[in-house]
This record gives sequence, structure tokens and C-alpha cells, in this order.
Amino acid sequence: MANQPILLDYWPSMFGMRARVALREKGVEFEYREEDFKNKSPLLLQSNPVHKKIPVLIHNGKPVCESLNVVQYVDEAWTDKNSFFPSDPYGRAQARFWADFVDKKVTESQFKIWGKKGEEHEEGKKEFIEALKILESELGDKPYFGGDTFGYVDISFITFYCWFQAYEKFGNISIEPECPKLIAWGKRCMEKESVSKSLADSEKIVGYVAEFRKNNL
Ligand SMILES: N[C@@H](CCC(=O)N[C@@H](CSO)C(=O)NCC(=O)O)C(=O)O
Repeated sequence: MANQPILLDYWPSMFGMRARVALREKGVEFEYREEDFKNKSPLLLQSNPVHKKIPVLIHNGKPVCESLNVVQYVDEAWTDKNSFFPSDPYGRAQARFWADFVDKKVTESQFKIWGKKGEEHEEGKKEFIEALKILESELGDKPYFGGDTFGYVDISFITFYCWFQAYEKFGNISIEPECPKLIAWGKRCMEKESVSKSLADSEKIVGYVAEFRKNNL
């Protein structure tokens, strides 16, 4: 449809999934375009010349890059639904802190689990579980990271949930005994259509990782 936002994406990307969840949370219809990293589209290269990465949200012909930036843009551009952020400055600062924590600590450690071997792989397992335990403690007995409503921090982290099976298989770890509240939170979030429609199938992710490891490790 004319003037629908376009999302340049890649199906297993936890970063691309963040944009999908955010758009669906706001009820925004968008055109999904799958990228082939071996042959990036001219639209991707011209829309994100700095990083040449997905996701890129193109809205009114203007590109928004970096997934957390896209999530915040979606929150500000479509205001007829609940905001992803609390209204008070301190609550907003806390939300940004925890999304940044996910971006730094979870992102780096989870890649070492499935994308590396040997010492780096072992190091990644340790760092990943440590990061998850910190998030488990931060979540506590709240339904969502922001409290009673699904919001920015939830969106930043829930997209890794469909990778948990791959982490367990290829990292030989078991997440639920260490972080039962996070697993319950993941299941709770998956009851939301914006999440269940946006996250990749866990089995498909396992297959993707197996293929990656066969070709790269
Ligand atoms: N900080 C950024 C990371 C995006 C990213 O790594 N995107 C990857 C796909 S997911 O691993 C990507 O676009 N890779 C393209 C490439 O590696 O050439 C964000 O949050 O949007």
C-alpha cells in the first residue's frame, strides 16, 4: 500500500525483530523486505550507508537506522497507542539503561555461544548467564521490566527469547533452572500477538545456527 513504512530486515535477526514487535505493538501496517547479505539491496546501501545493516525503517521516504533507535522512533511517530516508555524522566532513564545493558552484555555474550568455539565460547557462556542473572534480578516479580506494561526494555530483550533453544543446544546450558522468572516472562510476552507474530521460530533458529557453524567454525 502507498506510503506504508518499509522495514528492511533479516528473518533471524533479534535486532530486526525489535522493529517488528514495536510496529505491531502500535498496530502499524508495514511492508517487510528480506535482505540477502551476500547481495545487499541498493535501498539498504543508500538508506544505511554508515553501517549497511538491518533493520532500517523507511517512513515517509526517510530511513531510521539502529534497532533501539527504530523502536524509539516508532514510539514517537505513532502516539495513538500506549508509549513504550514511562512518563517520568527517571523511569525513562532506567529503561534506556537496561536496554543498553541488553545491547552490550547480552548481544556480545550470546554471539560467543553460537558463533565462536573454544575459550571464547566458554567465556561467552559464563558472561551470558551472568547477564541473564542480572536481568532476572532486575525483573524480579514484575510482569514486565517496566512494571505492569510491556515496554521498551521488554522489546529490547524479548527478541533474544526465540534464540534461547539455540543457546541451550550449542552452549550446553540450561536457562530455566538459573532464570525461572525470565522464562516465565518470555512465555508471558509470547502471549502478545505483536511478539508471537514477530519472533522467528526457535527450531528454525537452531537450524540457522547449525548451518552457520558448519560453514564458519
Ligand atoms: N546495532 C545494530 C545491529 C544490527 C545488526 O547487527 N544487523 C545485522 C543482522 S543481525 O545480526 C546485519 O545487518 N548484518 C549485515 C552484515 O553483517 O553485513 C542494531 O541494533 O540495529
